[in-house]
Amino acid sequence: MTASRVLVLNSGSSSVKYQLLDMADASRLAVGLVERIGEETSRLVHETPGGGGGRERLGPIADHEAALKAVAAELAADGLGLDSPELAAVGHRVVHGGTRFTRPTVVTDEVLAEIRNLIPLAPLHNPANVTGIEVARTLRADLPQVAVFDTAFHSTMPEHVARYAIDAATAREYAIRRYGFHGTSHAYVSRATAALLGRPEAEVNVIVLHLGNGASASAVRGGVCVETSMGLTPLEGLVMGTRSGDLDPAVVFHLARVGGLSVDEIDSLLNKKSGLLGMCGDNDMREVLRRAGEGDEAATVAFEAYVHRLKKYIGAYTAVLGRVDAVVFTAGVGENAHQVRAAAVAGLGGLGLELDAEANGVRSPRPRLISPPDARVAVAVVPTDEELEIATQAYALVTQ
Ligand SMILES: Nc1ncnc2c1ncn2[C@@H]1O[C@H](COP(=O)(O)OP(=O)(O)O)[C@@H](O)[C@H]1O
Ligand SMILES: CC(=O)OP(=O)(O)O
Ligand SMILES: [Mg+2]
Repeated sequence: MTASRVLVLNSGSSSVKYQLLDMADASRLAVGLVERIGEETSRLVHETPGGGGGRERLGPIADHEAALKAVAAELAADGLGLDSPELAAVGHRVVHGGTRFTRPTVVTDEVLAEIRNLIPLAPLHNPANVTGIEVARTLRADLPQVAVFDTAFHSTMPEHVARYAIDAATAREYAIRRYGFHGTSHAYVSRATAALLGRPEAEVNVIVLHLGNGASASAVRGGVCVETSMGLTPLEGLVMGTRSGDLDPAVVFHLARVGGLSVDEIDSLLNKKSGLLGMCGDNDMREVLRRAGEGDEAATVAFEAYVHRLKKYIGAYTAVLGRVDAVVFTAGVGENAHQVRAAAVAGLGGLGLELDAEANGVRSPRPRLISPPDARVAVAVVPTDEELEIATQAYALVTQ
């Protein structure tokens, strides 16, 4: 029997998403989520799409280690545990790979130490990724653990795009440059968009808008990333659920000098208490839309700020690419919020962007066009699948 299964762990700051896939036919054997880790109201949802029904467990899960052990126990209860001889690898989403990791990488002690060294550049994400690797290694020492990096797809950005216009020696000393994130999603979605258009990836220029809790835009020319909105850390760029995105760096000096805030307080303010949450008190776009629909002013301004930032990036990346074949929406907000899509594209007829309002209103889990057939630039919704992409890359590495 050849081992053809890959377990994918996507550990976020307060959640773990996981999937067990059989790469022989890309089928899903188990899919689950642990959310609100560290709170009293933690919740684990575990499903086996092939049958057997789902399970939900409520109650406090203290930290990522406990969450991952709970996930392993759920899998074991279905006979799908880490001890299975059919398992070929565990694929881990690792958010920050620095300049070193631009390919999927089998985790050794030395690789793990390097991922740990990158924690200051992704303090909300890399610690959870490290814990995921450690727990999986403890449970099954002989199994290849493969790290797949969010930053990897963006490593092709030209030097002048990746650099900040700051003192070159300082930038070099502190590894300050634009790395970009959500790369597995941008890679998967840009490729799937070319397939949706029925054209070779190498011929297609795409702007991908990954709008989840974290949100980022990328410009992809012929399958190669040439620009993305996140930078040194996942804070730059679009307005997000709890992150500010772009701002004048002098805001930080002002808060420190005039407001007396510490660096950690400002970090927390911009990463965890800004974005939609900071502007209107809700970080979930569903809630923002509901309130804006009722005329709530703070929610309306937050929505408009979110959309305005999107328009700026669509315009900027149209200029970067020169010719755009498709603008594509993905992730929780991009796939579900037709109001965000409509507002982001509204008024961009001059750039060749138009929506088919009826198509935009349709709810579907499938990739689809939401622009009229004769539009100069296609507008599309393409559901992302970071887990499948991570599994594909990890499996290719261990079977090559
Ligand atoms: N039906 C919906 N309408 C609007 N927004 C939605 C809808 N469903 C999910 N979302 C948004 O998607 C976000 C989560 O997206 P997701 O891609 O799962 O994020 P992450 O992977 O960063 O946790 C939620 O915060 C929510 O705002
Ligand atoms: C890098 C990043 O922002 O990830 P997420 O959207 O999962 O928080
Ligand atoms: Mg995500």
